[in-house]
Amino acid sequence: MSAGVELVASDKGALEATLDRLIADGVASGIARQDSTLWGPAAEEESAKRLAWVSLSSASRHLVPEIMALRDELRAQGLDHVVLCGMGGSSLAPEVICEAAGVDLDVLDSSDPDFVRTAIEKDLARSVVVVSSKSGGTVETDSQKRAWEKAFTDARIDPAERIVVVTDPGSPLSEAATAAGYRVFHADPAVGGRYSALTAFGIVPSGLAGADISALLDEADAVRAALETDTADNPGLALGALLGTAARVGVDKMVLASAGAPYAGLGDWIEQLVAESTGKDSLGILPVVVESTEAPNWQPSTPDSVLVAYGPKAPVLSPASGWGAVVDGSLGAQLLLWEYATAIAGRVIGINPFDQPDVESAKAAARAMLDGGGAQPEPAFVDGDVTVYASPGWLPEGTATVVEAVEALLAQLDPQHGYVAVQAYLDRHRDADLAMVRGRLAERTGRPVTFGWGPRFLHSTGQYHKGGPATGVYLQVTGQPEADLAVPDRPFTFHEFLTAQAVGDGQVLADKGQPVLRLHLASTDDPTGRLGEALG
Ligand SMILES: O=P(O)(O)OC[C@H]1O[C@H](O)[C@H](O)[C@@H](O)[C@@H]1O
Repeated sequence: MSAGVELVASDKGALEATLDRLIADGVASGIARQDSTLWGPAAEEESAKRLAWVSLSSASRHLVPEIMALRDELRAQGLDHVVLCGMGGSSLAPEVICEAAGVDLDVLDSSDPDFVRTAIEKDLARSVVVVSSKSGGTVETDSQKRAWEKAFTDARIDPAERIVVVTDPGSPLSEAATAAGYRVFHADPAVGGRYSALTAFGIVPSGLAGADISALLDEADAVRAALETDTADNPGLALGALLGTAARVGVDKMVLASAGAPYAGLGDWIEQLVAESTGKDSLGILPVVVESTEAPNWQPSTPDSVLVAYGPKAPVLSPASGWGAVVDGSLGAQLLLWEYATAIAGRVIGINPFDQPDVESAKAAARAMLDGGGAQPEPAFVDGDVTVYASPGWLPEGTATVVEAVEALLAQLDPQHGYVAVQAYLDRHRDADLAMVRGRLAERTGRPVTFGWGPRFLHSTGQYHKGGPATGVYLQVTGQPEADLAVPDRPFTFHEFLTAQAVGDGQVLADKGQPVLRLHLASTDDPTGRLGEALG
């Protein structure tokens, strides 16, 4: 076996009772047999078409020679700069697979015009672009594809020589790509997006970028037998039991840190898997990805947190709540282990881990905004070059500065269960420093603080924020780009789309009664410095 889990639980009796029940019910072996009844009758229809991930370590093998041959062909033509256009489950796994392999993959998972333009202008002559979308209907991915097609055509390069598509058979993207003469890889439709790491979605971009995808499948294969066994030493069963049991007693935040893992970005992949799988029906586990096991929220932690470290340098676990885990193993093993653990935690919590019922609401609100049907928000006030918007009902009258508005938002935090979500709709490379406000706000509030880049997080923690427990307060940051960019043959620009996404998501959260504050910067020059006083 090449993955291990060490656990601490303040209520050992409850954890053991959960484990005993899962073993008696044959849950691990049932998942391996793709038994769709394990999550109750309401989840059965969805589960029946979402469980093929259990055997991908063998089922995806046939793709490897074709991917390797394409990589060699592209390299022979000098095409060695691999870009991936895709959101959520279509980009988070290849991002961490390439990080672990030490190979470059340029992940374009944004509708920020500066971010998109920079990716296109970086090295057009050597770029090969993988466009990945399971549904084939995600607007970000479609917009990025259009921008690349235009850039190639303008440079007199045939897009069919440069664009590779990964999608489900029969999707609108599959049809359009086939008609355009693009190379198309089909993924297994019986695997949901966030469980698709070992399908074509994970291994096509990673393999083209130079990762050893055959070794990755071997790593997952090596842990498979252990994960399929109904015993207490099954690491997936143990981790799922711990997370599910803790959530049931109100310890429902999972603070995640790398402990010397050569794939620190695994936290972002786990974040999507756990948040989107469990955050629904006002229940769920909130993943809080932190910078290290020394960062605020880990030290000090809060009583409603399970501390989880992944990687070989196991810290001594002494969480305030007494719940924690250290997960070690190769990357391929961790991917499969976490999929089992999440599906098992879902059963313990009592939700369907394979749907995402609240993601669509933000998309619909953004569409309405772009169509001119959504109400345009009125600013609460302007402070210097920051325009401030607030959802109704919580901002005290007379608030006139950004500092006061942030203070008022944080005053809304529930001291026992609350969390802060910072959501930055900016260029995550150029503005990377802004992420440091997470730690500062965690220190200041003593509560869990998440940081997400929009629209990336909408396809990850977005489901939890709208479908999970209503305990969050939301701080959105938007800005005026250096230059806007048209989305070819669409009636909106990238900046209009990005703004509609922020406003639409904020509106859905506000409609649920959650406090939302949006700080809109007149320029994106040094957002960290300019918001420093308010957020520090
Ligand atoms: O792969 P796509 O169909 O483009 O979907 C990308 C993402 O879209 C939505 O946000 C889903 O909730 C995610 O689970 C999915 O990963």
